[in-house]
Amino acid sequence: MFVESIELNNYRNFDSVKVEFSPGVNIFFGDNAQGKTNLLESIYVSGTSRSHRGSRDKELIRFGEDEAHIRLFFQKDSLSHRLDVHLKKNKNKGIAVDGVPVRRSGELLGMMHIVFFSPEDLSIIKEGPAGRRRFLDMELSQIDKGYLQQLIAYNKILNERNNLLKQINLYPALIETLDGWDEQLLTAGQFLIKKREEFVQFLDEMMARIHSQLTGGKEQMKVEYEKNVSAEEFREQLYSRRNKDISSGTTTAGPHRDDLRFKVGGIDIRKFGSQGQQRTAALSLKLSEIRLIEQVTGEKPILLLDDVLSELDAGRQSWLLESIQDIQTLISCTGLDDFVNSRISLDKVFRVTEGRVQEEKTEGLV
Ligand SMILES: Nc1ncnc2c1ncn2[C@@H]1O[C@H](COP(=O)(O)OP(=O)(O)OP(=O)(O)O)[C@@H](O)[C@H]1O
Repeated sequence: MFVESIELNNYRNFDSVKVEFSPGVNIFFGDNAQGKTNLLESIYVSGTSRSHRGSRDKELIRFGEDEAHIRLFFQKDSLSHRLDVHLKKNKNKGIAVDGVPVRRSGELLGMMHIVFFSPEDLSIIKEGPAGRRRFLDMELSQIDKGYLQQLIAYNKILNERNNLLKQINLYPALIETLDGWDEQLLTAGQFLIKKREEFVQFLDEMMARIHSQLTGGKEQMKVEYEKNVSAEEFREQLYSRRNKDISSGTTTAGPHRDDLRFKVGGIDIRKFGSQGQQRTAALSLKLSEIRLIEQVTGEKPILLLDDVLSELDAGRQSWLLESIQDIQTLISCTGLDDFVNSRISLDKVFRVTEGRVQEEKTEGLV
């Protein structure tokens, strides 16, 4: 699959712009704060209905305007599709695929598969568990629609349960209503745990292979699902921790406290890995993400590399560029120096300046 073109109107710092992409490698270069990330973000928003930066819809609309439009054409199974996103300042966004409105934005997931790679992703191994859980959730949501539904349900029930726990402290009779919430939390939670278990097994196999190639066979990577509680023990844990949960006003057992453990040669590199090891592992994780999506969905995802090349040393850079030659890639960078010694072909090169995107001739550029 690949993105054919995008048109933006009043999106971030773009007034009106149209870009036609190559199905291969597309480079967007320019100084800082010109709109490169904004452009990649608009593609991510089209495919997932949300910003990779977690921005709210109204922040995506150009300052001083009330609405923004994105129109994107993508090709899947040799058929071209049109995706329209209409962002409104004070109302929910409207989305349509081939002119047919999509009622819930979750329905969009699975239509396009996108992997976004930004410099922050390079810290995923060393930082807190929330980022690793987000990775799990985003991945599983892209490849399994049922997962997203259960995830939304779980988070909603968890929120309600936590509110109720706090109220029980004030009105103890409310404890009678807790069983109902617990049963719902168990159903959704057990589903998430089982799906995560299966996914991490897949991820472990894929990442072991990619990481070994990336380190020339020097490092053996293992990914483990560090679950807070197993699906089988969730019920017992939820009930046995009830008093503790009531006094703290929060739910202490469940997949909302899960994590992923990354080991090299048996050592937990989240805590004991070198910076270089942690970054290489983050790179293997992203490359595994691409291949997992491909394996599970049969579709090659679109890769958005936002300013990430300058963060990698020459060896890792060329490894990354060479291993993504079969998929459509959109790369943002400040200059073209990083490509001088690389063997990849730059199919289209665009200069981004103050919200304008200008295609440049590729001959003689690098
Ligand atoms: N809603 C908005 N309306 C208008 N301009 C906006 C809006 N949101 C962000 N901007 C502007 O977009 C610019 C940032 O663009 P972007 O993040 O795409 O930069 P970039 O080209 O990727 O630069 P860098 O290399 O620094 O990452 C900033 O000047 C910012 O003020």
